[in-house]
Amino acid sequence: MGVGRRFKKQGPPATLEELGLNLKRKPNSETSQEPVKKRRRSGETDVKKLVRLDRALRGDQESGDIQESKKSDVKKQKQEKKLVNKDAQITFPPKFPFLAVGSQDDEQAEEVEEYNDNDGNAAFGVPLDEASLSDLDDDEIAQAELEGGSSDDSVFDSDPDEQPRRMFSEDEDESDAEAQLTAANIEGLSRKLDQEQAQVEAEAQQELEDAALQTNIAKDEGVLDSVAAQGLAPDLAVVRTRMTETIRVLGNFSALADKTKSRTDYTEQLLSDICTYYGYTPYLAEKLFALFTPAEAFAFFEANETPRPVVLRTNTLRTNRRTLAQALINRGVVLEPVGKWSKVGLQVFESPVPLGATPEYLAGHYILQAASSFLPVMALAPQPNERVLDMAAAPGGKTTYISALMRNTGAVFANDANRQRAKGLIGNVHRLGCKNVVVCNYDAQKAFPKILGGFDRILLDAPCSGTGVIGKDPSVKTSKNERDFLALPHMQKQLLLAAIDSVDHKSKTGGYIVYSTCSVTVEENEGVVQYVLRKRPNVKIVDTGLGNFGSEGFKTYMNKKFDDKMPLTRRYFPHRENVDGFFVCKLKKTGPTPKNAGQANGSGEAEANTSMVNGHKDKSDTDGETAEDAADDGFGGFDDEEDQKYIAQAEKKWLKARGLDPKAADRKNRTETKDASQSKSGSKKKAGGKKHGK
Ligand SMILES: C[S@@+](CC[C@H](N)C(=O)[O-])C[C@H]1O[C@@H](n2cnc3c(N)ncnc32)[C@H](O)[C@@H]1O
Repeated sequence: MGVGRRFKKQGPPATLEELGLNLKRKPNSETSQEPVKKRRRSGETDVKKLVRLDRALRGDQESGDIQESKKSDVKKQKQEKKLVNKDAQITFPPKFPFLAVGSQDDEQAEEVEEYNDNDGNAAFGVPLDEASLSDLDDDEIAQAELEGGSSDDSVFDSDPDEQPRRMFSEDEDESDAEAQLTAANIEGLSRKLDQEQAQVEAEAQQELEDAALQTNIAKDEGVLDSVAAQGLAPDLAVVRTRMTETIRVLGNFSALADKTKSRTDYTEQLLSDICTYYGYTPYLAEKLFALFTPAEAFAFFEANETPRPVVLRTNTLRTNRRTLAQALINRGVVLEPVGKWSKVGLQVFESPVPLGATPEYLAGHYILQAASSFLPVMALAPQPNERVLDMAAAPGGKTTYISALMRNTGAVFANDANRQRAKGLIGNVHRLGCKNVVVCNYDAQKAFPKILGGFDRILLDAPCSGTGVIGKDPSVKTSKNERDFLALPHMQKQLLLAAIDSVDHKSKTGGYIVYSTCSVTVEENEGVVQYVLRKRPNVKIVDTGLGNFGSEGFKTYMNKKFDDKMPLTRRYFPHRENVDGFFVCKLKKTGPTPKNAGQANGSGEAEANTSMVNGHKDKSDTDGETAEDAADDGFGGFDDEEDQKYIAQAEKKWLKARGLDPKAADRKNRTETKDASQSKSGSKKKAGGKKHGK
């Protein structure tokens, strides 16, 4: 029976104090000489008294005459009982009948059931002990005796002779056995003890091995042995030292490696230690590790342990950076410009006031925003009087920046599929004084360009795995699995195709799409861009205009070569730029989407509707990813099944060179071949490539 129902029905149960009992344990020095068995037997007797007392308190009393005669007997024994009570611990039988005994009607019986937990213990949360009873008022004890007599055995077995050993702990049993040690049984007892000892040790070892399995440190037998010997959990200092040592060896393998170990052995040990030390799942640790050299991977994981600096963006619709900085300095805030790359960012080192509640904040003079979130908007470079779409906009950090750069002119359509988040977006739009923003609440995959199209620029700050913001949200370490890294890129591709199809390639001032994520994985970044380049030959990668800040996008990955212009995309990392991990790609739409571009997801209808709703949209701009596309969404260029063998070989070589398990490629290829054949069997259309994500 749940607590909720109980409380609703009759309120919380009365405490024992409310029933007149003091639950505090009293010093028991005077009874310390009592024999153990006797004390326990007394304890049982006194539980019954407590039960009787409860009855008494409930008014279930015998006649006055009988009470009087029993009272006098009880009073004679009272002093002796008090001594016993103080030291004994009560053992409750199943379904402690504290209330049941005294309850005569059904409802009270039900109450008792509710107050007992599933194990039959009284669910008051306060352990009753013998000392409670010692605090009973004399009359209450007498009353309890009167009420219960000795006839309550059916409810609470108090016969100490029938079940004496149940009252003793195993330790006590042992002491008894030892006390009876004789020459005749010494050998048998000693053998028994040896067996028990061996069992305890075996269990301890098993526990250690289970723990080691969970933390993946079983590989280093030396450490495991020493941990086992000491009976300790893995020592993180040891794990850290071993990580740095492994990285040192991997950095100069031929000179430093133990000749009996391969690079794969070292890499596996390092990955295992990363999981143990930083708390990543093996799957994600390996995925992120593969982006860097071992030494840089270590720096990346290390940087993810701390959040990035607090940064605020000046809202130039309301103030300028110098004025804002001065106002905040006057409040004791220690800050400085975020870097030469931004004219509006201020990095905060210290603040005696909550930055989300200053008068300047409330007046919309700034917004707290991660520095890397400025970058996609800077790349988008919206111009005054343009028509701009922020496709996944909530809570509006980027929308409000776009609006400010446009000086509150033109129109910014700020869309988000999540209604609640869209409300937060509205709040920011109002606070920051953005008057050129229209907030919408659509699933962008379905709505654009079907409902609206013909934009001068579109920002797609896509929903992503968040592997760039682990410092802010460490739950990513364990919450993202293989499924996410299939589903998210699929959605990102759909959204980016929709974005491309919603831009007006004839725009006089624009025709740009910026794609960004706060993830660092290739599947969600270069992989997505490569896919849309193949599906939409009418777009090309252009320079983001972000200068040298950040790093180039990957030219190749896992033996796949990306578009020649992929290095024009920008990557940002916590350990390199001390900003959240981010990816920014700028695309220019050069013409209408060709008629033979893939069409799905009701795109024919979308095309028809769009031409009615606005005159901007390219007639042919429709698409969606088919099931075949999904199987075909690799990084491009592998059309023939006969290439599989060569691809697998190349992949193995690549993995081996990085010290990763080449067998992983076998497993993956088997799965992909199966997926691809399933998808091909469901479609007549020839695949343009093969999925080849990591
Ligand atoms: C990375 S967040 C956007 C952050 C935002 N650009 C900013 O700077 O404040 C991604 C957003 O995409 C939204 N989203 C997810 N799926 C969507 C979809 N199919 N259509 C539109 N928005 C979507 C989520 O609700 C989430 O708010």
